[in-house]
Parts: sequence; C-alpha cells; structure tokens
Amino acid sequence: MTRLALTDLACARGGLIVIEGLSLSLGAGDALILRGPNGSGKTTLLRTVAGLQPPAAGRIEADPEAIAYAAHADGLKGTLSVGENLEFWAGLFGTRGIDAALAAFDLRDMRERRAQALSAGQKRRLGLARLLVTGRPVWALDEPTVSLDARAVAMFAEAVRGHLAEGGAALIATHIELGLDVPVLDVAQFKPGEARTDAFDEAFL
Ligand SMILES: Nc1ncnc2c1ncn2[C@@H]1O[C@H](COP(=O)(O)OP(=O)(O)OP(=O)(O)O)[C@@H](O)[C@H]1O
Repeated sequence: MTRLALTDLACARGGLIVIEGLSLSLGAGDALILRGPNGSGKTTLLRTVAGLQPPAAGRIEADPEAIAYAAHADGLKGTLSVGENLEFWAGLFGTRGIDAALAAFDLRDMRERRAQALSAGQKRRLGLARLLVTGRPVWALDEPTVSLDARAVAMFAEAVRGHLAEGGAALIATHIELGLDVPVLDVAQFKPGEARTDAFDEAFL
C-alpha cells in the first residue's frame, strides 16, 4: 500500500525554487531520512508534503488526513498539563487513549505537570508523544530530536520502529544518526540545476 508518493515535485520558498525533480514513494512500513546542508530545502519539502504550502510543480499523492507533521515548534498548550495536552490532541484527532504515548516518551510521572513547566527536552518529548495520539499513518518530521538527550533519542527511534511495524510511514529530516535501518536521501541533489544520481530512484520507485 502506497502511503505517500511524490512525482517530479518542485518546492519553493520565498519565491525561489529550492527543490525540483523529486520523485519518491513510501509504502506501509517505509521510512526515509532527509539529509542536506542548511538551506537545502528539507523544511520546505516537509511543509509542502504536509500541505502547508502548495507544490511549485509536480504531484503529491497522499490523503491529507493521513499526515502528521511535527515541526520545530512543539505546539504545546503551556497552561494545560502533559496529560491534558495529549487528551486535547486525542480529542482533536478522534483517537482514544494516551497511556501508550505517555509511556513511549517516559512522561507518566509528569502527567499532571503543566507543559510550560517542562524543560526543552521534556517539551519535545511531549510534542513527539502527540504523534502517537494522532493515529495518522504518515509522519513528516522536521528535526524531531532537537533538545533530546541520548535516552530520549532512543525512545523516539523506538516509537518510529513501532509506527513502521504497524504499517505507518515516515519522512524525517535530521542531522543526527537515529540508529534506524532506513535509507537516506540527500535533498541537495534536487537543487535546481544539479546533476543527480539514480541510486535513490531505483530503490524507491
Ligand atoms: N520564511 C522564509 N522566507 C524566505 N525564504 C526562506 C524562508 N525560510 C527559508 N527560506 C529559504 O529557503 C531555502 C530552503 O530553506 P529550508 O528551511 O527549507 O532548508 P533546510 O534544508 O530545512 O535548512 P536547515 O538544515 O537549516 O533547517 C533557504 O535558501 C532559505 O534561506
């Protein structure tokens, strides 16, 4: 089952094309790590996939309701507790049960604490726990491990493994090694005018 297919996609930011000619397909259980230097267009690509901006060219095939996007901002409600934040999202996405999400990111002891009283890494863990309560099959994640310590990075990697094992898919921009056995795509090769390799296309089309 195809979860996400991009065909000859071009993405623009600030009126300029930053990525062009990108095609890929992710099926159930597939993930892809996006790499590339600062400014190469990883965020722009993820924003486009998430539907926050239209493609400059090409096609995106995915149910918009299937995508859960997590960006640099965690989108927490500071005056609500950890548990209330997750309950809020569960209500929003029409899912039930936050216990698994609390457990996956070791937040059970912080359930009653207000989000605004969490450390940066704890806030990020809560933001990532939200992915689990969305119930959405395609995760589009922009630098999800910022502020996380090694233990929390491992929790995140485990959450991704579980998501893929349940038939989900993930597109993850990260500069760090997550310990996941998934392919890496250098988005710099889709810079307008750059020669690109065919290795990725062979693996993913
Ligand atoms: N709000 C904006 N307005 C105009 N141009 C922008 C804006 N945000 C980013 N850009 C430009 O778009 C291009 C792609 O940026 P993007 O944030 O997608 O790159 P990135 O690969 O995610 O970078 P990083 O690794 O630094 O997060 C860059 O040249 C950047 O300067």
